[in-house]
Amino acid sequence: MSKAAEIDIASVSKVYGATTAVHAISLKIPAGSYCCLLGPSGCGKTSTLRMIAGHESISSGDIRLGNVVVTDFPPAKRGTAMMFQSYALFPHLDLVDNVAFSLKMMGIEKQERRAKALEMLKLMQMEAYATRRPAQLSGGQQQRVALARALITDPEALLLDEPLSALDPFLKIRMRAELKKLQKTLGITFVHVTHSQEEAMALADVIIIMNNGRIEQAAAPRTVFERPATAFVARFMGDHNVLSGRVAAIEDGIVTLAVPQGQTFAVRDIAQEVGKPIDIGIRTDRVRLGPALEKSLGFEGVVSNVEYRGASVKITVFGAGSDDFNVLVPDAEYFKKPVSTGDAVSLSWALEDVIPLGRISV
Ligand SMILES: Nc1ncnc2c1ncn2[C@@H]1O[C@H](COP(=O)(O)OP(=O)(O)OP(=O)(O)O)[C@@H](O)[C@H]1O
Repeated sequence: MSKAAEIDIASVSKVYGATTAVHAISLKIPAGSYCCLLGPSGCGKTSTLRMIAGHESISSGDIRLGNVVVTDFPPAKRGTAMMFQSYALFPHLDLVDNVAFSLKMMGIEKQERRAKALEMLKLMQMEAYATRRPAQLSGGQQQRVALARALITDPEALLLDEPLSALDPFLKIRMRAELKKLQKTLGITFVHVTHSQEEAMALADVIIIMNNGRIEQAAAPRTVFERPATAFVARFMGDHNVLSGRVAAIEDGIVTLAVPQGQTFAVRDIAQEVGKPIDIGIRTDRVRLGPALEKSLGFEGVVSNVEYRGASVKITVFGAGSDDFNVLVPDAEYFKKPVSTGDAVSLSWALEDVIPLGRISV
């Protein structure tokens, strides 16, 4: 099993009656990559996954798997397999028959399909439980069986709809590592829907961030975190502050952003026009407590909350038009000079840590 297919989504929309759930998205998922579709509830990620699987019709556009346009193919003919959030195992069948089910549907004879099912259970380290029924398994074991069942058809792409959401936090992290290992072993394309940015960061080669049926950014986790494309991405990924305003001046390659409260901030390297609205992002771990060398690289505010996190302390500051500007201070540094709610503080950052954020065109 080492075949993997590129998934090419070309201008695909999904319309349910009066609701457009997916707006003409285009995306190429490289063959053999681990791709996470990430976004808040209702952003269209499940609809997108179900259109790839063939469980939902495509309202317009095309989906190609490898060299084959699969837009009008039924699920079983696409070369994809889907693992559902609830695992959807048959309670009255033992694990072998559960895993062998789709081969039975294909008319493969009993001995052959049971042998293949046992092989898949072995791959998932579940062969010792082969004669059990799903109810006699833990959540993590049920998930392994569901994976074995999805993989038995030898798919070119495995589609996973919130596969970890039913597991407790410890098991979630363990199964996350197992999923990643499995994808590397099989070498096939995985497309995994999640609303957890942490899960997407931990697993994906490429993260697709969706909002309101559109793609805000498609990139490697590190790029998404270090260079969020839009204010939505910066906010959704967390650990970023976003300041919004208008371009007040442009001089020597430095743009000055003025927020409505009158404070101005400097940002480098963006093509802009005076008067245009812009957003900038600053990572919470790049902000320092202390006065800025230049006025446009910091502000003065009042501490509104202090949250202990163990290795770091998160300080929330009110000021400069932001009521939730966060600063992440390493614990040792914080406890040398603690601050409390109501204290006046100065914040600062470096010009190179100011990220210009674009807006997606609609
Ligand atoms: N069968 C349907 N009929 C009508 N509207 C639907 C249907 N399925 C989804 N929608 C709507 O389409 C939009 C996108 O839904 P979708 O399930 O794709 O989002 P999602 O990002 O996967 O959300 P969640 O994380 O909550 O599952 C939502 O506004 C939803 O209400």
